[in-house]
Amino acid sequence: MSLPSQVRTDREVRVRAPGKVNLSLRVGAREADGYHPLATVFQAVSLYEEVVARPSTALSVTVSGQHSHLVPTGPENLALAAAQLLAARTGVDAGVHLHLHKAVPVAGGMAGGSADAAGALIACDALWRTGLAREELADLAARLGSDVPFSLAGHTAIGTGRGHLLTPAMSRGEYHWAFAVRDEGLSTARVFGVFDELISGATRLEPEADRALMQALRAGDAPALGRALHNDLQHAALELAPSLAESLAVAEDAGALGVLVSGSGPTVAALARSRQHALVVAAAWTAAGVADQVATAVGPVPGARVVHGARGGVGDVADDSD
Ligand SMILES: C[C@](O)(CO)[C@H](O)COP(=O)(O)OP(=O)(O)OC[C@H]1O[C@@H](n2ccc(N)nc2=O)[C@H](O)[C@@H]1O
Ligand SMILES: Nc1ncnc2c1ncn2[C@@H]1O[C@H](COP(=O)(O)OP(=O)(O)OP(=O)(O)O)[C@@H](O)[C@H]1O
Repeated sequence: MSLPSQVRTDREVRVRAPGKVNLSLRVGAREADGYHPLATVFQAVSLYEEVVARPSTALSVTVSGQHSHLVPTGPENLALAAAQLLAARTGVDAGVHLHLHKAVPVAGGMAGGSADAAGALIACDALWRTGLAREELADLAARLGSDVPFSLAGHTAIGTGRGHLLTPAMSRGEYHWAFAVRDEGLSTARVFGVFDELISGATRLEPEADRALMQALRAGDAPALGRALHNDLQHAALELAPSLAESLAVAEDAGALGVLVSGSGPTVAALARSRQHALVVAAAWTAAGVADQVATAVGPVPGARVVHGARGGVGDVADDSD
């Protein structure tokens, strides 16, 4: 494969991309395209996927970290799909080897695959010096998956459409989370399918429903945020994985300000009073034997960005303090 002379591929680029929790996830009835209209509030949290891009003559991916054996390494891998889409969009005739180090649970409802895709877009854009604007990258991101634009954007945002149309939202302060992770993931498509059966077509989105939640975020009021957390997919996730009810109950008993299934599940997210309290909730899950793994994190944090290898490139160079 020959490289155009303007494409320099002599570097390694390292990108970090966050997982997410849907503070609120409201779901309308399935539309003709097979997708559900959403009104959601995303918060990016400090569980990070690392994406390392190195020059190569072909497109390939390797994976390490939590549950990495469950991640496909063929063309269906979302990070590879992202590299391929960027190359096609920009006419770059170059390869890349991507290495993904996973910390976001696989098929856990926290957008790990989407974070890999967003990370790969940023990494390849920097490696290949394709110099796409953020808006162009966001357009590519939306083609890869509904959650990918938010993985690029990070922080706090309202998502509409399939979840891919984003409006940044104001949020004050730092929120502390504990996560109960299951070894066995849930298929997002399946959870939406069970949602359809449960509502049998009778639902509509209520745009005003998250007023208290937005107010809590603006005020930096964690207890009020805890009371306002909401997930329309929770019943469907519980149908498929009834034992999640125990994880929810254990976190409530441990004094969580709010607790819900994250996105399409099965990860359970508990909002804690402090970093210390998040560790207490996580320890309660471990002691009760209702999680295969536990994690703690803070949010909001920035979206996918370069941490090494492309100063002056497209992605911001991350400040390691966040
Ligand atoms: C549950 C959420 O994580 C909430 O943020 C997202 O809606 C899912 O986002 P995602 O995993 O990026 O989803 P996609 O890869 O776009 O779609 C996977 C499958 O989920 C279902 N899906 C997804 C998004 C949406 N608004 N409606 C849907 O019905 C569709 O069956 C689709 O085939
Ligand atoms: N790079 C990737 N990392 C993880 N999963 C991937 C990747 N590429 C493709 N997949 C496939 O996507 C499926 C969903 O993975 P992912 O970890 O993104 O789930 P999720 O967090 O539930 O997604 P979301 O929250 O966006 O609905 C996996 O079961 C896997 O088969």
